[in-house]
Amino acid sequence: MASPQSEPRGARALWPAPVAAGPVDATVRLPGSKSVTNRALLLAALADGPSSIRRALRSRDTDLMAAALRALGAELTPSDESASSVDWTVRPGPIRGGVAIDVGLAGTVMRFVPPVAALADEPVSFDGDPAARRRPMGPILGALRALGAHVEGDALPFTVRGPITGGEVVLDASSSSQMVSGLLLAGARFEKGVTVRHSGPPVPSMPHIEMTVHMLRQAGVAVDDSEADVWRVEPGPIRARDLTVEPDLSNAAPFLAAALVTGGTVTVPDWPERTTQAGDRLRHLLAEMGATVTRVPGGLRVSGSGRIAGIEVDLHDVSELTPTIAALAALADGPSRITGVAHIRGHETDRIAALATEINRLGGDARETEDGLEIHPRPLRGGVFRSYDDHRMATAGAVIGLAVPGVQVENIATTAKTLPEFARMWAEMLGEAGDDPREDAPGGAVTQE
Ligand SMILES: O=C(O)C1=C[C@@H](OP(=O)(O)O)[C@@H](O)[C@H](O)C1
Ligand SMILES: C=C(OP(=O)(O)O)C(=O)O
Repeated sequence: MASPQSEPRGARALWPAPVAAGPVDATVRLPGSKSVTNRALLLAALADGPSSIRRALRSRDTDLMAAALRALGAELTPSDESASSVDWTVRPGPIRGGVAIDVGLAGTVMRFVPPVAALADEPVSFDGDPAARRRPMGPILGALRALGAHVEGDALPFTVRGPITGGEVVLDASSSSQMVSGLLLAGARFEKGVTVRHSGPPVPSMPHIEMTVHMLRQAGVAVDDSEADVWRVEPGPIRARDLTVEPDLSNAAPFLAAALVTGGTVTVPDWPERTTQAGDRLRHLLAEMGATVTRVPGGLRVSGSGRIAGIEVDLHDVSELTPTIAALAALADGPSRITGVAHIRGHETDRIAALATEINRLGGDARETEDGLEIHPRPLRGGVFRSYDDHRMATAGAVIGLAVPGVQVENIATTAKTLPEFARMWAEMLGEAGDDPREDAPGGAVTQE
């Protein structure tokens, strides 16, 4: 993976977004969830024995997590591996410091790994991409300090040194649910466990905290979440596991959106019956925007009618879906209003500003509000769609490009953050690169129907 200081060659390259020649009709098999993979790797590195993590996502964010855990003393061995999927065996080791960790632009690495580093006696230094230095870190670093760790810095770059004792802490997690998840994930290994109390405006992305609690319980950790905005993790062992990672439902978003934009059909196999993934909300969101959404044996099928309805929606809980929903809104036949996502100004980029700027650059009418966007559909024209090194901005540009000739997405390679095979899979969905013979391959695969 590229180091943050050296930008990959061709990073500013423009990718001509393919226009759909007709309705898409494809089955899109997505690699594993970023959020599940990075939690599973971290819990395995802290567990009481070796774990197997199957069908884990292989991407920049998960490679960074794997590298961080190795640096801290765990042994991670890949077995079966394809471009975007891997089976890991993880053997925990004593957590050691004296190392430097690159978080890239990964929220899950910058917020989940420092509490693990606080178990080490030697200092661990953290840094990342230039854009990562702008992402909020203060609340979790303050919490680590209050729980006994030595922390220098309030944002990237910073240094953490243990040993941490744990106990009770109050923090404001309104800038990111990851502030809470990070403390809970390592909390069972703190001498006193951890009680996290949130105080401030509502915590966003709650399904992601539910995912954390669910995965901790699956690993035998006692978690009490019975009181709103308070989470208690008892100290104790984290059980080693054999776990298969669900497909990434947030990465399904642009592919399913293509069904709406083209009036076609996209099926995603292995859509879980029950899940804590935020992307599961797509079933309702896309239906509200005019799609027919059906569960088919083992999967989810979304069909578009050729028209997209505008939407009024609060995306506070599922904010990572905002770029795709905004792209659809720009192509809809009525106005849309997205609310509840003020905190995505602190995601990979200020997503509210970026979406408004890029939609308007193509001739659209998108207005920033304090906590979201108002989008009035207008005929769009081709032009450059800047991605700001943000994978979901890049895929939003691809969605618009399906219907608008001449859209050029800057740095499509940034999709490697969570889906390195995006451009190939997109072309295959559109029938541009032929059928993929590896339908059963563990990574991303697309079959034309
Ligand atoms: O815990 C996680 O895996 C995530 C939590 C959310 O972060 P925020 O709470 O900062 O939105 C989400 O947007 C991000 O993509 C992944
Ligand atoms: C917000 C996101 O990522 P991160 O895990 O870096 O916060 C995202 O993937 O949309």
